Amino acid sequence: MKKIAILGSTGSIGTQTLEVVRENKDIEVLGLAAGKNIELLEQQIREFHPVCVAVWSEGKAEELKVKIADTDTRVVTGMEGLIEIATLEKAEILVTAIVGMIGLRPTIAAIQAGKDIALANKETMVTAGHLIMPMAKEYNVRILPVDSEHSAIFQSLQGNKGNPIHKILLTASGGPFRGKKEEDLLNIRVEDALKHPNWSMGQKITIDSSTMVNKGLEVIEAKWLFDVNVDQIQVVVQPQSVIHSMVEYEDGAVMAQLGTPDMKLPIQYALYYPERRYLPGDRLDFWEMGKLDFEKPDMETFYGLKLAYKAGREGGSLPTVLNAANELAVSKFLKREVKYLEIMEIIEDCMNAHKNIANPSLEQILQTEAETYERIESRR
Ligand SMILES: NC(=O)C1=CN([C@@H]2O[C@H](COP(=O)(O)OP(=O)(O)OC[C@H]3O[C@@H](n4cnc5c(N)ncnc54)[C@H](OP(=O)(O)O)[C@@H]3O)[C@@H](O)[C@H]2O)C=CC1
Ligand SMILES: CC(=O)[C@@H](O)[C@H](O)COP(=O)(O)O
Ligand SMILES: [Mn+2]
Repeated sequence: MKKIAILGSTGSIGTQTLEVVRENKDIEVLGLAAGKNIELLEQQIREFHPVCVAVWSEGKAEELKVKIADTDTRVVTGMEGLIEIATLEKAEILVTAIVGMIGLRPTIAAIQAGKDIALANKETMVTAGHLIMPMAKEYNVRILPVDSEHSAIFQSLQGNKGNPIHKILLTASGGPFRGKKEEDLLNIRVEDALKHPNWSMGQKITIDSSTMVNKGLEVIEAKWLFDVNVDQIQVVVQPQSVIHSMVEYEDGAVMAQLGTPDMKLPIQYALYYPERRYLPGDRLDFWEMGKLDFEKPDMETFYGLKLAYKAGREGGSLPTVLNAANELAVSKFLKREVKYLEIMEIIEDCMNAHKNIANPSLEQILQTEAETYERIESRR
């Protein structure tokens, strides 16, 4: 039995990870962590019998303890709780399905405890790739990408050890507003931005896809995961989301991974790498598909992507500012406290105001996050 723990078990990636576990029957779930959804967490405890679960607040933890008093599962809380789940003694793989850079400290703790990381939580790599990648090497742990594009790149690299990457072709759907210009985006409502054309995902990443900031975060994620510079990464809009990304080699050969928009494939690939297992579900039908389209991204309208290239190129603490500003701006947009286009404006303002710190430590990253939040709160 493979032993895993999951941070963010009640979310989109977390629940799909548990579907993969349910289907395969040879994975033991030792730990789960969730934020607020204790109803779903209770069901997961009853089905998967983890030794320990974490919930964020003391209040939710007390409610959960009453609900599961008849089980042997322990309940822990807060950041210490997340770290406890991330470092559970017998777990081999930590699935980081939690949203946001709150995943940073538990991911680092898991690496230091020798756990392989099935990495969905891209915010961790964006803000601290310069710490995570050397640390993974030092502790001899694998960072197995779950993000669909990075899994596709990882899959396209198999069998090519020693052959340098010439270019990464990072595909993007273009989001629900592909083809729109600034004047069309003035009055975008939350409901409009939450309609992703191809993927069903959590709210934060769905908004990020609509602004193309998701693609910007993925450019920086790819830079660290595959040790390339950001100018070797070309974003290609592939509106059908059939090609999940590609690698171009020195000789011009391009390797791609294609599939239906189903995150269970990259999740399962990360959990069983290098083995490929049967996965139930829809398959591509090339006779029915007709054609695949390709476009250049509109980085003037969706300038969050351009800002991410800048952050990725300059490095240091600037990617943390991009990420933290985006996290708070998106959460404010979801609460209808700022307008859609303000998301990109806030990111740009925060990046312009920041004095970059080269090679920031974990403390400096967290400090930069806090300062970025303060800057946004004191805006206007
Ligand atoms: N969804 C997808 O298809 C993809 C997602 N990703 C990445 O994966 C990550 C997760 O995304 P997604 O699954 O969509 O997000 P969701 O919003 O669906 O899920 C987020 C999870 O994190 C938990 N969580 C949030 N805050 C806390 C906290 N303070 N303490 C403990 N748990 C917390 C939530 O718990 P609760 O709901 O109980 O509050 C939930 O389980 C993101 O980094 C995203 O960018 C990458 C590629 C594809
Ligand atoms: C499923 C996944 O990996 C998402 O990150 C997805 O790629 C979002 O799509 P776009 O950002 O390309 O719209
Ligand atoms: Mn992705």
